[in-house]
Amino acid sequence: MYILGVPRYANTAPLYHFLEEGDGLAFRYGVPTELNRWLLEGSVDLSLVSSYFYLEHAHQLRPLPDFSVADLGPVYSVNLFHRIPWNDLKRIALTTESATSVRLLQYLLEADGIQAQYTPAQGGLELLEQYDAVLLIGDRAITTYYGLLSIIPESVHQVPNQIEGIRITDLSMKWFERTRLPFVFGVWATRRNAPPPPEIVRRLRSARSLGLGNLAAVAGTEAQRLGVPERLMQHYLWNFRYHLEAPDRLGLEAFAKAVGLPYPDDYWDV
Ligand SMILES: C=C(O[C@@H]1C=C(C(=O)O)C=C[C@H]1O)C(=O)O
Repeated sequence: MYILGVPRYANTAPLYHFLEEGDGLAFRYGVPTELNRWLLEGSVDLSLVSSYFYLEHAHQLRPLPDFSVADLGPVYSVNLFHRIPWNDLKRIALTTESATSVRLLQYLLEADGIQAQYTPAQGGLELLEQYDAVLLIGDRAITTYYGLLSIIPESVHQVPNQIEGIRITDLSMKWFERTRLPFVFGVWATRRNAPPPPEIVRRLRSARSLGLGNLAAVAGTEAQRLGVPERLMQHYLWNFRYHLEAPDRLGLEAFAKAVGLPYPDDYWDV
């Protein structure tokens, strides 16, 4: 049985909603930090992994050439929630689900000359009683953001980034302002000694094509699962870049440079 590591996040649903288990393929669900570990250990065969984790372990891992969870500008689900201004942040609580976003946050703060203390913590906005800021990703970031919004605006230009004294800093938008590049949060990789079977890659591509072609159905399911409006979910999902195209690779290369790691530019030829 070939085991695929999948985060049960709405942002990845367009890739796996139409992917069927069976016929030699099974899913194992986890948050990105679990998937990263499982892939390296060998308890999943092909998985979405945090881009930072991949860059750190590029001598052991190799990605598919055309799969990513990336975006240009806002991502809406990698959010720093804080009451005091960005420049004054000192004590920050970090989601334990992410490898990439925590490193991105550290880079962005340091680039602005801000030295903060980071503490892994589980929870939501209640952490703001003890910390200056809390970093959330994935479904939790979306539902927390939605929980603060009293109305869903007609236009994205009206989505507030401060609500009832809580500021929402979208890390991907901050990255874009600094670099004008896309940001790659995740890639799909295998271990170097275990190339991806072409038939599995074919099934992944065909599921993605169905997912993106039927985004309303995917958004409907995910909106219901998370208890958010379909309109919000649909906008959230279409905004992602799922193909690791040339601009995304430039973004990944810039991220590697920003965090002092080599960019291997080395993908499976599949
Ligand atoms: C955009 C997101 O991307 C995820 C964030 C990751 C990380 O920070 O390590 C890893 C994989 C992505 O699926 C998100 O979860 O909101």
